[in-house]
Amino acid sequence: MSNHHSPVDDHQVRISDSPEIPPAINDNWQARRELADALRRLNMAMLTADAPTGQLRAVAAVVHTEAARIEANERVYGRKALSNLYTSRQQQNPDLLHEMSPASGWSNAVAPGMHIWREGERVHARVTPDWSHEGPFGHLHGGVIALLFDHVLSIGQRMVGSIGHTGTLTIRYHRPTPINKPLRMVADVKRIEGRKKFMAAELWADNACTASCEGIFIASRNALPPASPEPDKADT
Ligand SMILES: CCCCCCCCCCCCCCCC(=O)SCCNC(=O)CCNC(=O)[C@H](O)C(C)(C)COP(=O)(O)OP(=O)(O)OC[C@H]1O[C@@H](n2cnc3c(N)ncnc32)[C@H](O)[C@@H]1OP(=O)(O)O
Repeated sequence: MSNHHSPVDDHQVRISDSPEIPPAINDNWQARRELADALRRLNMAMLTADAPTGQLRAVAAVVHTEAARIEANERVYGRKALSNLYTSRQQQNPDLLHEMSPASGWSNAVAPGMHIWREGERVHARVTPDWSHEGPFGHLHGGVIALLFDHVLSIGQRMVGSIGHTGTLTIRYHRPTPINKPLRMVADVKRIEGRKKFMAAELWADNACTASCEGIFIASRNALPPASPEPDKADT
């Protein structure tokens, strides 16, 4: 059995207690969210517009030029490196997971813009996937559903201590999930056995549960015991 994982460094992962997305911590991160929104809009336009070939090539050239402008800055790869950079500059760290995650990142254009918050012993999430997430005609891709479940369950672990790796996800797709309308998710911890957390979640559209998921998450051998105090209060 391997023990190749570095000590769990999830102390900065917080679960919001508000259903509202918090404002960006500063103007730079606000601008990142705005750029991510613009990129999502561009992607949606490209996927849904019967645009002429020349127009598409012209826009691609402009986007490449603008990307090169941003690439010319100092590059920092990954949340950990970015966090270290802010720390070395004695700057405030944004909530990097929720800004950059591929599932919930407000500043990550590939993320469907999910928000997760805690109410009591459950975590809730809200997300509105769109045409860029289409699987079956007019419905949500099953792999995107798996991403949403993995993320909401991963964050939900924080209610009872550290975040562990996803070991197993078991998803039942009850009926097709619509796109372009707000979806709701709810997740909770069913039980803990040693390093394993058994979690469950549901995905709802209107009044129908379209998919449900059970997940087993394995804490690192170096993780804090599950009975550790309220994480967001103890660690932040
Ligand atoms: C994430 C980490 C922290 C980082 C904090 C950073 C910030 C937080 C960001 C969060 C952001 C979101 C993150 C999304 C969550 C991912 O997406 S994680 C990425 C997807 N998952 C992976 O890549 C995991 C790949 N697999 C592995 O690394 C290893 O197999 C595992 C799962 C860590 C287990 O390895 P291990 O610790 O050596 O486990 P091992 O000692 O063999 O077994 C321990 C127990 O677990 C059971 N078990 C082992 N594997 C499995 C399995 N796959 N299924 C069920 N049970 C299993 C064993 O049977 C055993 O049970 P008991 O005998 O104790 O009853």
